Amino acid sequence: MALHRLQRIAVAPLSVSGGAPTKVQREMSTLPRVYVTRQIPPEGLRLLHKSGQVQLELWDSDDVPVPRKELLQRVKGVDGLLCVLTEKVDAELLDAAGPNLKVLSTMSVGYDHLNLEELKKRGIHVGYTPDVLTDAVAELTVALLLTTSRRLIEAAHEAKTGGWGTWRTLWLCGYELANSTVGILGLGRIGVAIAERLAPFKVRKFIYTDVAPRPELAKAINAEYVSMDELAKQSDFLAVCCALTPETNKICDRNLFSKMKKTSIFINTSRGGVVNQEDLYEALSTGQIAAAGLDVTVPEPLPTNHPLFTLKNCVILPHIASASYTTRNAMSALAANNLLLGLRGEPMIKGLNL
Ligand SMILES: O=CC(=O)O
Repeated sequence: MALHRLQRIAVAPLSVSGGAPTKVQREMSTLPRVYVTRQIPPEGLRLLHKSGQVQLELWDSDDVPVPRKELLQRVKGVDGLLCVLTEKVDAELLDAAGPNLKVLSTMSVGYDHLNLEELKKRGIHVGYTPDVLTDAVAELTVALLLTTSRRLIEAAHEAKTGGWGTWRTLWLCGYELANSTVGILGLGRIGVAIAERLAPFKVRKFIYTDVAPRPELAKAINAEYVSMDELAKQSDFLAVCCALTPETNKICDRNLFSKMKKTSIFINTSRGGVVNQEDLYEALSTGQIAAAGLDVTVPEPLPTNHPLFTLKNCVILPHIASASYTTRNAMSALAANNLLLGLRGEPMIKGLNL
């Protein structure tokens, strides 16, 4: 178990002699209290420090998330909370924090870990970190798509372990993007950024589905709006880019996979919850679809004995889509700025309209 990971920052040392508090201590004690649930990248921490605006408490680890029990203790009476996607922000946590809590800032674009209804009920302002991660996520999605469709993990393994015999005509063949149809499930900024990167690979056609057509976004990539059925039927590559909501929960299921081509590739860099993993396993193991690349699963981490790990045609990454130094620092800075603005009662740079 980790050492004691709570670090207090910017709190004036308490007088050990029991004397009257110093001026600094009096000032510090009137500053809003903020709890940060993770050792976030340095940009964000620097901004919080530098602001002189908050009393900061930090779960000083990136390797081990703050245990729930500890979190429930630490949030008591805080004015602001900065969290990451591993923290479930629900009624229990908000009750534990109490009525002082005015601002919640999550260092993530996804917010399915937040109970928005409970946050709204309590009048808590919520910030998140879209846009700054779009490029990194799109890049990783393209990397995962190519890794999966051209069987790079299998190929590298064969090369390293002696499977590489003579050059063979059909050995390790995969599927190419040229002349393909790429389908996007949930067209937003990230879907557009993925399509922009894939277009130079000579994709023939982009199609997408969403709750309604999104003509402005679609125009940028010349994408055609189709039904979910058509998306499944036509896509050679299907990239899932939608948010996880009650409506999209397990939306990629047996029904969808059964309509896809046997040669098609399924890629998910959104949230594991949008996929019915048992159905995906069946589709992959019976050859209903050719392969899948997943950056997200349920649960995370996916246990190493999970059946999906036994499949050669399934590439699984540990939720790293936004993991570039630049992007993670930008996310931490945006999360810090959202928090500081919210605490000052000013509009956040990226706030959710609850
Ligand atoms: O998955 C990552 C995020 O939501 O930022």
